[in-house]
Amino acid sequence: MASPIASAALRARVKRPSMLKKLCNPEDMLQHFPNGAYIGWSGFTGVGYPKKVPTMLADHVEKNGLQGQLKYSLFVGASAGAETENRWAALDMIARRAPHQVGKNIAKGINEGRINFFDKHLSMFPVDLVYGYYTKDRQNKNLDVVCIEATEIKEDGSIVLGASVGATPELIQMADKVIIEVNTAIPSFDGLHDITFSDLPPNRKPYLIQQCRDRIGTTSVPVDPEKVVGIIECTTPDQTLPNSPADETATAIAGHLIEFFEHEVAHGRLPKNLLPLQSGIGNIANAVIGGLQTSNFKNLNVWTEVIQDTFLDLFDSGKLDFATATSIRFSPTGFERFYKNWDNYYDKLLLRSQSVSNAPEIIRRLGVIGMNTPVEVDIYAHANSTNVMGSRMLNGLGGSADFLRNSKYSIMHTPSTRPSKTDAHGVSCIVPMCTHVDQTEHDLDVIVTENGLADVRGLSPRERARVIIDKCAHDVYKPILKAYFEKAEFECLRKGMGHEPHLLFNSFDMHKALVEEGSMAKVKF
Ligand SMILES: CC(=O)SCCNC(=O)CCNC(=O)[C@H](O)C(C)(C)COP(=O)(O)OP(=O)(O)OC[C@H]1O[C@@H](n2cnc3c(N)ncnc32)[C@H](O)[C@@H]1OP(=O)(O)O
Repeated sequence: MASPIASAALRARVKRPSMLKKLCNPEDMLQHFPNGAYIGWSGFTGVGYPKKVPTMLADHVEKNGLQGQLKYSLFVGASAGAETENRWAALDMIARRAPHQVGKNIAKGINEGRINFFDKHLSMFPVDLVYGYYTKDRQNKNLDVVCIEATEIKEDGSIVLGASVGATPELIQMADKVIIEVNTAIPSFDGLHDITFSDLPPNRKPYLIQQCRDRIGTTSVPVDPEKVVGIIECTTPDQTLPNSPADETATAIAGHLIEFFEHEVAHGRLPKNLLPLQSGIGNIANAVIGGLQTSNFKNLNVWTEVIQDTFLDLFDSGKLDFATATSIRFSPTGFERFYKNWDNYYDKLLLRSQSVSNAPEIIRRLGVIGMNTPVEVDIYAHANSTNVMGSRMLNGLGGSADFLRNSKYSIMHTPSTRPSKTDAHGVSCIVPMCTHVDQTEHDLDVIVTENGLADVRGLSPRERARVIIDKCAHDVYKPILKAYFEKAEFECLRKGMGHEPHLLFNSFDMHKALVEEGSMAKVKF
C-alpha cells in the first residue's frame, strides 16, 4: 500500500519534520503484532485511546476468520474505548488484561475464563509494570509494542497527549516499539498535562505537591524517536456516551452528603471551601458534584481520577477554583462545550499520570474527600467494589481503594437496593457480610444511601452495624438485617466471641435467597 500524504492538519500538529517520514497506513503496522505479543495502549476511562491500529487489527481478524488465533496481553491505564477493546474481546483477541476494564464483552470473556484479568490498584499498576512484574515470565522484559494517541508532536519529538494521561508515560518507558496516532479531530491539549515517570527505589523521589494546582513535571512525554515505528493520522474523536440525568436516589444521596459536609464545617473539621474532592464515575458521583452546584460551598478544589460533565457546571458558576485528574471523560456535548470555552477552562485544569493522581501519600496529605460506589457494603462497613456474588467480575477496583484507604473522609455512596429480575428491590446493597472485600472496615468513614447517612467514625463493629442498618438499609431489609445482627450478637456474645458477631453458616443466606428465589427479601433468619 502506498504511503499516505500528510494532511495540512497533521503537518500543523507534527512539529518535528523527521517524524512525518514515519507516516504510514494502519495496515503497515500489522507486522508488529504477532500472536502472543505484549502490548500497551494509552487511554483511561474511554478517552485518549488509540483507534486506527486497534480497529485495523480487529478488521483483519474478522475478515480472515482469525478469532482466537491472534491473542494479546493488553495493558491500558484503565478502560479504553468500547469500539476498540470491547470489539477485541468479542473477537477473542485478548488473552490477558489489566488493570481495569469496562465493556460487556470483556466482562463476559473474563467471567467465562477466556481472558486472564488481574485487578490492581491504579496507583500501583504503572510502577509494577516498570518493576517488570508483568513481564517476569517471558524472555522480553519489555512490552513488544505500545500504541499511543497524541494531539501534537513537539519539535523535540515529545508527545502531547489528549484527554487522559493514565499509565502512558510508563507504557512508553517499557515499550520496544511505539506507534503514535495523532488525532486531528480534537484540539491540541498542549499545556494541560503534568507528565512524570516512575522512578524506582532506592532512588524514588517524593512528588512535591502541596496543592491541586502544583506542577512537578513536563507538558509532553519524551519518546526515543528510534522506538517510533509509525505515525498515523486519526480523525475520529473519543466515542464517549451521554450521561444519564440524576435520578431521585442519586439526588437524595447528594442531599445527605451536602448536609454532612455542612455539619463538618460547622464543627471545625472541614474548612468552608471543604478539602479537595474525589468523585468516582457514574450517576451518583455526577449527582453529588451536581448537588454542590446548588449548595453554598464555593472556592472548591478537586483532586480526582476522572472529571465528568458536572464539573463544567461548577466551573461555569465560579464555585470550582481548580480540578486535577488523570482523565477528562466528558459526554459528546460536554466535550463540545469544553472545546468551545477552552480559554475559560484551560488554566483551571491539569491532567497527571495515574501514579500521581492516585498516589496514596498525596491523597492522605491533601486530606481528600473520597466518594465511590460499591456493589455492596456490609453491616460492619466492609465494601465490595468488584465481584458480584463474590465471583462475577464487573469493571475492577479502579482507583476506589487508592482513595478510600487514604482519604480524610472515605465515603461509600450506594442505592440501598438494586433491582433483581423479578423484584424492584430484590438486591439489598447492605448485606450481613460482603461476598468479596475491596475496602475494609478500617478504611470507611461514611456509608450513605438515599435513606440516610451512617457516620461510623470511631464506632465499634456492633455500634457500626446498628447505625448502618438504621440509617442506610431499605425499609424492606431493615427487619431482616436486624434479625441477623441480633441473633449473631446474642450467639457470639454468649460464647465470648462477640467483637464482630457473625453467624458464619447464615452470612450469605440473603445471597442464597436471591439466587434461589429471585430476591434477597425472601430470606428467613
Ligand atoms: C476508573 C475508576 O476507577 S473511577 C474511580 C472509582 N472506581 C470504582 O469505584 C471502581 C469500582 N466501581 C464500579 O465499577 C461501579 O461503581 C460499580 C459497578 C460497583 C457500581 O456501578 P453502578 O453503575 O451503580 O452499577 P449497576 O447498578 O449498573 O450494577 C452493575 C451490575 O452489577 C449487578 N449488581 C450490582 N450489585 C449487585 C449485588 N449486590 N448483587 C447482585 N448483582 C449486583 C447489577 O445488577 C448490574 O448487573 P448487569 O451488569 O447485569 O446489569
